[in-house]
Amino acid sequence: MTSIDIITSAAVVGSGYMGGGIAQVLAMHGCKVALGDVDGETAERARFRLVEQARGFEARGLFPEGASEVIEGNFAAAESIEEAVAAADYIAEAVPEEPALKSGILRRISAAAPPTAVIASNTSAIPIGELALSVVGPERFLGVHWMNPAPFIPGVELIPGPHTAPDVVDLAEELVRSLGKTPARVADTPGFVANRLQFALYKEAVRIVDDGIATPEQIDAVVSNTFGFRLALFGPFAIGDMAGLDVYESAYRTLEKAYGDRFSAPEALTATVKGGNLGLKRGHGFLDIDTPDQAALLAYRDNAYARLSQLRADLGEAPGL
Ligand SMILES: NC(=O)C1=CN([C@@H]2O[C@H](COP(=O)(O)OP(=O)(O)OC[C@H]3O[C@@H](n4cnc5c(N)ncnc54)[C@H](O)[C@@H]3O)[C@@H](O)[C@H]2O)C=CC1
Ligand SMILES: O=C(O)[C@@H](O)C(=O)[C@H](O)[C@@H](O)CO
Repeated sequence: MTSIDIITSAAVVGSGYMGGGIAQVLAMHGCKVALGDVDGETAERARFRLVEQARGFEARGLFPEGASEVIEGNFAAAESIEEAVAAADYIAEAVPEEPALKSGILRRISAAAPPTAVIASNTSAIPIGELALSVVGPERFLGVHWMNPAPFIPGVELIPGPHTAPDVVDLAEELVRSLGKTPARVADTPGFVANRLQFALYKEAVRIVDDGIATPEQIDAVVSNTFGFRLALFGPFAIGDMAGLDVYESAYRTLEKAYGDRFSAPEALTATVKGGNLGLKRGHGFLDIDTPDQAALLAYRDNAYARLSQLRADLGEAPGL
């Protein structure tokens, strides 16, 4: 099903870094997109910038041929937020991550939008239930958390709030999939899943710098060439099940001795290992990987890692890093 079978007109409020990318993806897939921002002049500047950027992406083969023309034809800069959302079926809110600002903008959006319009916040971490307090018709409001940069990162978190209607989540999921993205439904907790994990890692990385153990450059090199490399293809539980959970538990014992409770082994891990379940090694792990599939999974893994290494070699070093 194409995007325009699901929604025909959209609005993006906050046409900056994320909102701009979301708008490009919606427009590229055939949706009419009204760009809203602080005022009409800012929205028009955003429209111009985003069309020019799309032309560059197309010229570099990052957008399909003809995409920038489709985007230009589907974009309109609105004079106000109210004008942007007035005829929208789907509204993406992407103003700065300031709770009070978001609440005020969501109040304006939901007061001016058609009563059946779906309203989606791109918040990075604010609970949807908190933002929903400002939304007229919270049953049509949810979090749809795109990742930076929106046109090129496949994963999008879908976060229903306490009042979000199930069919609204279904529609958002169908829309995100029709846009070529990979939706994941997650619970409405601060930071959801992506940022709770991402920011836990980041805080530990800063701590390693503060402790004088490694520089930011060294940490980036280690992460991007070791477990970060693997995470491009597999999640942490698949990686752990392939590695052997007994190894994980042993490592946690060493880390706990050095760093205390914050590195104690998770109880669920200890229980799994105690039960003789080590992942692919023996029994099962956190994932139910079918035994017949294990050899095929490992063959896929090794091929994928080898191909990813080749891709990285072809891409060369990131300039400036
Ligand atoms: N930058 C990132 O890496 C990511 C950001 N996010 C989230 O997306 C949202 C937007 O972030 P960015 O795009 O980075 O911000 P940004 O600063 O690039 O864009 C914000 C846009 O909102 C507009 N704006 C500000 N006040 C406004 C108002 N009163 N009325 C209408 N428009 C207003 C600004 O003019 C700007 O165009 C935030 O909630 C952020 O946490 C989510 C994923 C990644
Ligand atoms: O990394 C991303 O794109 C998202 O998880 C985010 O929400 C950003 O990290 C944002 O929180 C800060 O850039």
